[in-house]
Amino acid sequence: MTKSIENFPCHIGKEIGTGAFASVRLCYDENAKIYAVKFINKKFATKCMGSSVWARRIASEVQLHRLCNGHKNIIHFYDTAENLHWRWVTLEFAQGGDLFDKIEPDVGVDEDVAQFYFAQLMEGISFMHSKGVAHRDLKPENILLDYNGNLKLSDFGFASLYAYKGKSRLLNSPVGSPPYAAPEITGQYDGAKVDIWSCGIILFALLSGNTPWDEAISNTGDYLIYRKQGERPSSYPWNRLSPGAYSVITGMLRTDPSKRFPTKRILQHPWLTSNISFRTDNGNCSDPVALASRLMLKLHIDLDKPRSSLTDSASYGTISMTQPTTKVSDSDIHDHTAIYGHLSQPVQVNEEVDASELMEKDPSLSQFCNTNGFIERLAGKATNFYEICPPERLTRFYSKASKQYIIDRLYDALRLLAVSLTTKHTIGQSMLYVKLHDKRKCLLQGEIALKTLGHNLELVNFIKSSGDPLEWRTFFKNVVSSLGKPIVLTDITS
Ligand SMILES: Nc1ncnc2c1ncn2[C@@H]1O[C@H](COP(=O)(O)OP(=O)(O)OP(=O)(O)O)[C@@H](O)[C@H]1O
Repeated sequence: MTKSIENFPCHIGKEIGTGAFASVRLCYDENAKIYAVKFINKKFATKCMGSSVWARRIASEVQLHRLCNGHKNIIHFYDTAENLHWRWVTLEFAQGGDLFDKIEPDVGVDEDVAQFYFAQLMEGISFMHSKGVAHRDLKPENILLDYNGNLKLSDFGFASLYAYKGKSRLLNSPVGSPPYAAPEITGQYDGAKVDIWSCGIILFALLSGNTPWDEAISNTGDYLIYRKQGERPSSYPWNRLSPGAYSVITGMLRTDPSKRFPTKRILQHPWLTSNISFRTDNGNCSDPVALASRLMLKLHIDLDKPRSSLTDSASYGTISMTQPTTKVSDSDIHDHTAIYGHLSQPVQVNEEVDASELMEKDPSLSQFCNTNGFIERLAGKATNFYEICPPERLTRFYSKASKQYIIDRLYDALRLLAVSLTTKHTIGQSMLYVKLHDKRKCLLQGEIALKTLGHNLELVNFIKSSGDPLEWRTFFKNVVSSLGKPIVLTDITS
């Protein structure tokens, strides 16, 4: 079942992501070619940003994204158009979903997987910089994967042209997400150098499942310790890094931008020029199924362990975003359905599904699974990355408890986390809209959707609408650990 809107040439399918001002939908043309289309509700964007600001922002996003077309590690921009109510941007569909949705918080990925993804990240960035474009908002939310597990940079919303026809200029708007933003961002800065800094933080996050500090903007906390140690830290978790990774990361995280490694030096670093697993000669993924399996095998939630203190990892605080924040009221945020509902498909109620067949094929179950070899069994049948690492978030679980019982327990868990919450019930589906600040004091929001699948089976889906995917997963883990085994199915046979 698809919907159409005036002048939009494709069929509109399900929502695959949301941004502060967008609903990203799966769309397909008459030749069945699939695209990801970012729909912006013009009235809503104008209300939040003012008409001239948002018009300038979208014009710049589109122009700079188009300029960066033609690299395998950058989402391809196809087209943009509008009608009276909507502006849309048609993009290549990243079928492997968000990279950081597949990374275990505080654990990270194996070193060879980090090398593979970091090389692709640097190649994408190096291409952008060769066009004179700085991304300025490099963070996990903007790193997607294609159907073969290759990295794709997305979201040119804060990109800026810093070099043109051999002339370069300094930039001066303080954009970016605090844990990933370079220290010089509050003054005048070189756009390429702030991207290098953010890539250094991303590499650290790939290897350790966490960022090194809340923000490098002020000399506080972990960043102060880093500075005091002469930017050569030897304490945990730095001492867990291999010498090669340590050398690359600390070279990229030099506070003085003039001492920071340039892109060329990073790409020629022995840590990246030695043989990289999973990589073909042209830099693509050589074995998507093996790569997907390696990522999935690192994801694990142990429901037998006593849960950790919930309030440590998520608490309300004053939000300190450097990204120019736009005042959006709670009702605006929560009423995504009212804003983007015109694009929506009717919810399917009580589809009679074969529960065990569905769960046998769902990789998300493996994170709780007591059955050995779940991922190996899927890998045996898979030919593509996305059959093991699906585009949908892995932050979901199945339950055989009644919907009302799950909602009551969710309320208990969310109260302990001091999470602000509103609910909405439609036919066949209940939504709990949540909003909290993560441990880095960045805003995290989304919805917990409960859908009855039939055969007394509920699918409970944690769908992030904004915030860091690692922090969203931490939030998900805290909630499911609190719910525990009576509610969360851990096995296809249970
Ligand atoms: N090309 C794509 N293929 C698949 N999923 C995508 C694609 N583009 C975006 N998404 C999904 O939609 C989400 C939001 O997209 P995006 O970050 O571009 O929106 P935005 O409105 O610019 O967000 P922001 O709130 O950061 O301004 C992404 O995190 C991702 O999950």
